[in-house]
Amino acid sequence: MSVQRLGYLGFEVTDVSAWCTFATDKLGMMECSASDDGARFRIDSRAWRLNIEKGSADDIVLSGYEVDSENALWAVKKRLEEHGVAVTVEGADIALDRGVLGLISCADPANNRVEIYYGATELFERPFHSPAGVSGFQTGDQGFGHYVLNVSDVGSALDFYIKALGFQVSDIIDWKLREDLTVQLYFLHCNTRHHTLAISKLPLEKRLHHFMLETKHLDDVGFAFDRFEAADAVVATLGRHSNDQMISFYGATPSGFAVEYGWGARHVAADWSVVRYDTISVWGHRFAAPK
Ligand SMILES: Cc1cccc(O)c1O
Ligand SMILES: [Fe+2]
Repeated sequence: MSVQRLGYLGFEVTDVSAWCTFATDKLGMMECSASDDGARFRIDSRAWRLNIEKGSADDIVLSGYEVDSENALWAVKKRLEEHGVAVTVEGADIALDRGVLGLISCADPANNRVEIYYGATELFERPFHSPAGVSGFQTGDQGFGHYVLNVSDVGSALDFYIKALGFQVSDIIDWKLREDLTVQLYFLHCNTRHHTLAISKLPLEKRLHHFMLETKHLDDVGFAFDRFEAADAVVATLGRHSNDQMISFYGATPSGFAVEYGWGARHVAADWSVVRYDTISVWGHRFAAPK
């Protein structure tokens, strides 16, 4: 039994109010709770998808993966323990905070907290409305979106996410960052989303390179690009990725890692075969530091 989809992410941020403005005005997320110590945001019918808490890290501190039933949760727990991963069965207090029926937690080899849960809260009675007019985000069986983790030991991270959590490799890109530096990006899927997680050893201080939101219409990406461009916050121009063929751009977040905003990724199918690429993009995605 493997995890089914990414349910939520958690970031620790120095400037909560900047994130509340950014998440709503720039990303088009719906704020569902906010205080000086943190906030939560929605992008669909789920009670929340992004949690931010005040702190010094300005980085990812939590990923939450979903399974479809209590039996599936215990099966994932068994698989993790068979791979030597210490698992905590979280109590009712944390499950209540997350709004889920059952929750276990562990750490990946880079000490990133990973939660696995079943029974998330759906708020169909409070429909999602984007404050920035986004038509909607691609979630459902494909989960929240994707994120790219920077790790020092790629082999042990791949072992954990593939052998213990049940991800499968979609493809690998040799990304030439500079004349003297090419890095390998490993793209992993746990459902039909081309990748929910990518892993690489990057010349980066932060654990998180970027997280990605996929919209239902291309114009949502265009409108967001205009919002980021108006704020001089475009990190990489519009482009189409080589592997998942998503059309996207990258923008700066208040925490220094990037957000990728995209549309139109292709899905992995049952007969998927792994290939490699020498480039991250077919066209575009010219990276330039925000002014
Ligand atoms: C760097 C990179 C390469 C391919 C697909 C992606 O989503 C991505 O962020
Ligand atoms: Fe991405």
